[in-house]
Amino acid sequence: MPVVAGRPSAGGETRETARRPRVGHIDFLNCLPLFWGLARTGHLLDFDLRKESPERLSDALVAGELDVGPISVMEYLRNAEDLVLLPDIAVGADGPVMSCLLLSKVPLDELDDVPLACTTTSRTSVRLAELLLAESVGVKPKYFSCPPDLPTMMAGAPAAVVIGDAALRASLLDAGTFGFEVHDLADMWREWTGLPFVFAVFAARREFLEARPETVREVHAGFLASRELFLDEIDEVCTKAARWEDFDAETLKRYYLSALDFQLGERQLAGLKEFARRVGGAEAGFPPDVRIDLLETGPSA
Ligand SMILES: C=C(O[C@@H]1C=C(C(=O)O)C=C[C@H]1O)C(=O)O
Repeated sequence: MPVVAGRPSAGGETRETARRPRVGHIDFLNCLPLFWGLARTGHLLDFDLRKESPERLSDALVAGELDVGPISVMEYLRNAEDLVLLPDIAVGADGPVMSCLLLSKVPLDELDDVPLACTTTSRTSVRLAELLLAESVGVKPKYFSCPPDLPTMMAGAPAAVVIGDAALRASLLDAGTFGFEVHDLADMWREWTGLPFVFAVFAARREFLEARPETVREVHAGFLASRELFLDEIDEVCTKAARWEDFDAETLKRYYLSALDFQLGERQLAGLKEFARRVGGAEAGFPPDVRIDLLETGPSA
């Protein structure tokens, strides 16, 4: 895999280049571990942090309105030429993820040619659902986009793809009321391929890395340190977060420790490449063997 080494900028920093890096933060519970520790380590002061839903952050990174941040994997793959992946950090799962779900009132093999509501917040889970339904189940529903409001989604279709906190609420609180089956997309992928699935990666814009290599390393180190602090203090974080959420502390802890996988190592990269291989092509906007550049973090990282 090609590795991009950030080069120190020649001539030192100008006033223009010394601005804070513009960093994205997904406005879902899934990213809490990566941001919990930023205030404590001081990194929060160094970032111009923008908190939004994943599809808006993906668009902002692609448009150059952000310098570094999480990006939905489909958008990363489409724009891989302009982006460099941060290693060791991602939002994925090696088994059930709990929050990227296909909800269906009928068995999956009855979904051929029927409407299926796809949340507007997702670019990757909706593509994964389409892939699994076409190639593993053998059906082609009529997909349409819909804001992530469960009653609206399920009023217009017998099935829906939902992600994030809305998906947690759907499966943990609403499944009985609406009477749907819950299919976990990461679990289906794992059953089908034997690999973990990566939903979002963290990337830096290539031009920003070239101009500010040390800043990108600091942002990367900040996320890793934040995740460490989160793990050290997980009981406290889950208890505090549960005061404001629909889920109890135990459920949140299970979500963070047993469902979500925040690593991007060899296995996760193999899952990412396998997804690219299966969905890549002219329609996807990237080749199946799309080139993936990973930031080189050096021997001390
Ligand atoms: C695990 C999740 O991963 C996400 C899924 C995404 C997608 O499907 O496009 C994008 C970003 C992540 O928030 C989740 O949202 O629950």
